[in-house]
Amino acid sequence: ALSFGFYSATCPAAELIVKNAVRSASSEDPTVPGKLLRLMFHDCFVEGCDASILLQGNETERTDPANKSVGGFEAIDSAKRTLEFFCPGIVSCADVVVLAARDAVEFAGGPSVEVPTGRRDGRISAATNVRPNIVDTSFSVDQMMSLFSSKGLSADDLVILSGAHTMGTAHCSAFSDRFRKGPNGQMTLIDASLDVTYANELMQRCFAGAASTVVVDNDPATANVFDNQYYKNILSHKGLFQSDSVLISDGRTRAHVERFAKDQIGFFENWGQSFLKLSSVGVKSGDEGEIRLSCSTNNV
Ligand code: HEM
Ligand SMILES: [Ca+2]
Ligand SMILES: [Ca+2]
Repeated sequence: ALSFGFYSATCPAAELIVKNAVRSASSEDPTVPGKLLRLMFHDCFVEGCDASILLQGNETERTDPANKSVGGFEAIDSAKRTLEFFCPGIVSCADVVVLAARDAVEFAGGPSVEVPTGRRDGRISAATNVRPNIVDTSFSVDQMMSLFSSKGLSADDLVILSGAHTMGTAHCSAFSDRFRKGPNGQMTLIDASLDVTYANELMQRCFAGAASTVVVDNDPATANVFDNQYYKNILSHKGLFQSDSVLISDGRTRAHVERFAKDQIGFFENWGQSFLKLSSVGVKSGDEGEIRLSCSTNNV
């Protein structure tokens, strides 16, 4: 089982070392916090929060198209390097991923959440595990709820954790299903649930010849701030992904969206609880797994 301050005797500076690494990476590059938060989500949903997403090699999770735009690896590696210097072989990469996401939210102005530690690193990372476990933007509320429920997360958790889209960016391909491309490349809006002015801005950024590296802010209003703006956006039909917009068309989720749009403190409190649940999905502890020496490879 996990516990608060798991490293207090073996590596008392562990959490501080991660926080410093996140702070310095994020102040150099404001896209880092969003990347770290998504990295954790994609780790925890596949094989549990076990750093399986960090393993490199043929056919690992990282090679799956759904993980193509996942980032934040350098910040994790930098934290791990310092940890290995001060407390070699003690702190798991799985804990670093969770702590870094926690710190990223705090760095961006969100709530600070106390998280238990003691996760062990997994030895399995298979690209084929990614698709069945990661939500696609085309999912209905039902489909999202059933995937979340298979991880022990409720409909409330779905709405609350989706609030993560209050920061970070997305590639044009992530929402191009809301538009149709004409024969000469011009785009038309086909998704009537999207605000027309907002849709026009998106089309301008993601014009037909736009580079595949072009990104759009998930939250057009407060892009780098962790706040409750996400819920206001979807209520005003400015949810970037179809999977964001559908949260207001379903009675089971809409009430929460309305509440959090008006109540940032309530959102922050609930975020803490849902984040804790996410951070304990499928964790390995005790003598399961291992403590990797390098986050990108299993120990030999
Ligand atoms: C519920 C269904 C969800 C769907 C369908 C979804 C889908 C996506 C997609 C398509 C992107 C854009 C990736 C890109 O093109 O670069 C994205 C970005 C992001 N997602 Fe989600 N997501 C979901 C839930 C979550 C959750 C639960 C979290 C975290 C708790 C999260 C955190 C993020 C963050 C922070 C970004 C920005 C990443 C960056 O800036 O690089 N998402 N999401
Ligand atoms: Ca994992
Ligand atoms: Ca925001």
